[in-house]
Amino acid sequence: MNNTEAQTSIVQRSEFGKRLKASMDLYGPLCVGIDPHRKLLAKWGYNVDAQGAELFAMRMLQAAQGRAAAVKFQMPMFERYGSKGFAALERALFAARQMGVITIVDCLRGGLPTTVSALADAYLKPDAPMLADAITLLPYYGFRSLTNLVGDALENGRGVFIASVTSNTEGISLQSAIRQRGDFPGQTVAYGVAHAAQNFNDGVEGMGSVGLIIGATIGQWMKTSGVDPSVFTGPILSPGYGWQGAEAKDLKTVFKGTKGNVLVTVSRSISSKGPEISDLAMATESIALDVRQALYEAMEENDKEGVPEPPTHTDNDGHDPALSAANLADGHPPVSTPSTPHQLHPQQVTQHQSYNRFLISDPNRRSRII
Ligand SMILES: O=C(O)c1cc(=O)[nH]c(=O)n1[C@@H]1O[C@H](COP(=O)(O)O)[C@@H](O)[C@H]1O
Repeated sequence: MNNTEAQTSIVQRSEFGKRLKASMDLYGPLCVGIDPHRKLLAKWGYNVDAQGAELFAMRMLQAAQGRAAAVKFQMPMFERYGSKGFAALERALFAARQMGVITIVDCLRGGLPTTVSALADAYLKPDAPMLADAITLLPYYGFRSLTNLVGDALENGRGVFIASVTSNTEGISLQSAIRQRGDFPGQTVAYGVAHAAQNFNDGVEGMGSVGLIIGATIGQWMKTSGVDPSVFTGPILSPGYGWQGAEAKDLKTVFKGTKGNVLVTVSRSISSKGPEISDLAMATESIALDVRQALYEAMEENDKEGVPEPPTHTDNDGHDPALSAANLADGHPPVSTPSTPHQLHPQQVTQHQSYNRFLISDPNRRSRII
């Protein structure tokens, strides 16, 4: 662990994860994506401009409040309107804070450490103009380029989601590439990202605050990616359900054995039902139920089988990226893997049980989240 990580206390590192987990326990594992597509603005009868995007965002927020654990704003779809777009996003974030809704700004940014650190002033520090609970980041300048920014997020009780295995199939060609040098030689790019993110979550009781992005669409590539979501203890933001083609069965496959830390983000499958708030609310509730059930079954699946399957994939070089995840070149044990594979870490058991209890104790779940 480097200086920045060491300086950030466990309490600070826990804060965003705790808040998000509490919200997921209450409302289920759905994040409503607020993506003001131009086509949708026109369909909803709004002008295709910053004001239209803001009105769209406010409606989506109302539909999400009390029905989903969080919302995610698609920043480029505000940024396209310049300063007016930024102002619209600022107001929408302010409204979300007033409504007590957890916010993620999907800015998907990366860069050199000094440059990217400026994002903390924009989104993460208490007086940030676009204060959000978390932002999304790209690690392709190297994970260490993000370290100071992640430290800033944690010091301020905020979180980040770092792209690991994205929902577009093209992404896997880069993300499954084998690292030639640096921290995890011989491992996939996606694996290195997941491991580095997990370092920030180690030692945190419950769900950590440094999350990953893992697409729900990538079932067939999961082993190639070298990432095992079931041993990751931060939040996992998963796009791809619905509009991009992923279904409940994909959530069950990709997130088999996870312990209540997967947050499925859905945008167009909800917003396409607008503009009436009652229709948006109904779509949100119905999708919330479906993803909750699928993720519950994904957890159950692991209960039946005890452990994630041992990896079997071998790539063209005879290298087994998934297997090598358990034999790290840097000499560390695999991230948060229980010491005996058949036992869950006590904290994982607690997370699992609380999630389980909520689902089981509430047979009439639909009424619970209305
Ligand atoms: O960063 C993201 O949120 C993201 C990562 C990824 O791998 N795939 C992906 O679709 N997303 C975003 O997730 C949202 C998915 O929207 P829908 O496909 O409409 O549900 C969009 O805002 C995407 O930009």
